Amino acid sequence: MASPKKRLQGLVAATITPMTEHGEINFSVIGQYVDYLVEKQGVKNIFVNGTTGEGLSLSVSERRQVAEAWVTKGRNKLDQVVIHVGALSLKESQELARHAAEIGADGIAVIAPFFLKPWNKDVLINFLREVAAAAPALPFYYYHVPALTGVKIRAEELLDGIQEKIPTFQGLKFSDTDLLDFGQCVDQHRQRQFAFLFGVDEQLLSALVMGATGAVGSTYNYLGKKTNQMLEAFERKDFSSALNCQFCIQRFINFVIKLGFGVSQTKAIMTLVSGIPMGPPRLPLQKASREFTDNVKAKLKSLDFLSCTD
Ligand SMILES: CC(=O)N[C@H](C=O)[C@@H](O)[C@H](O)[C@H](O)CO
Ligand SMILES: CC(=O)C(=O)O
Repeated sequence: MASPKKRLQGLVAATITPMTEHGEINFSVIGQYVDYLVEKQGVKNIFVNGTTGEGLSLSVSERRQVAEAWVTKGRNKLDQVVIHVGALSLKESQELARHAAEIGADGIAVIAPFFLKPWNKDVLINFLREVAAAAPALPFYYYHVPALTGVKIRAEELLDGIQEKIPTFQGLKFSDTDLLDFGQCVDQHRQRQFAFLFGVDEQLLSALVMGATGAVGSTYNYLGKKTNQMLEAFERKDFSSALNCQFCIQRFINFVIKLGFGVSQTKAIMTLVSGIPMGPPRLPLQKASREFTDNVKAKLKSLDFLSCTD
């Protein structure tokens, strides 16, 4: 059984993997990065080696080293460190799951294999179960991201009876805009202590209404503080302030989406906002353009984003 650790809640930053200009992992800034999240953004949970961390573009050895660096640097500072261990090879995924347990991570997450795909719920569960079983003491999260994996099995369907198959199942990271599916996941499992983590940052407020218990996202690296204000307003039922916060966040995200937004751009924005060099992404991604960075710089200034207080 998974340890009855306190439920993962609140904001979870999907960490970027910092790289040098030569494309190697820049471990030297991870300590600073932890401090920045905790002190400047009020974010105390992280999700490592996911989409934003270019987890699937790293070698297994790199993934192990990155996981270890975050766990080590986060010790006594972060609440929870969840490691994404999904891979196309079940063996690799199991190796990473075992490794996450060895280094003392707080949980593991897995996406659906996306090249040779599971064609129905039972097959996907079989794969997830084998990974989860490699780390029987760690909470297990399913990372639902159909737009990227191409695996469209609805989360609601997947969750039906999942705890009988995967006893360590502890929650869902839901990166999709289908709020019917998300709402039904919450509705059908309310009595269980699952974490329902929403992954579309620009729509988080709607998911909170639908019962989200937390959120995992790329923008919490630099909009954590603002998003925490929204969570607090929601908590005290001040919905008009919460909406103001969400709109403020949407204005920024909408702006960058129109310029072309992805992991490369996240790296550039985080470098700008935090002052910590995130470096370029790894191929097949390409570095964000100078024009993008200049535009974002101007926008941040005009939104007065970092000091936006409503
Ligand atoms: C596909 C993807 O990377 N989604 C991220 C996490 O789930 C989000 O944090 C988005 O980056 C964010 O919602 C902006 O669209
Ligand atoms: C956003 C997110 O959760 C990820 O980067 O995996």
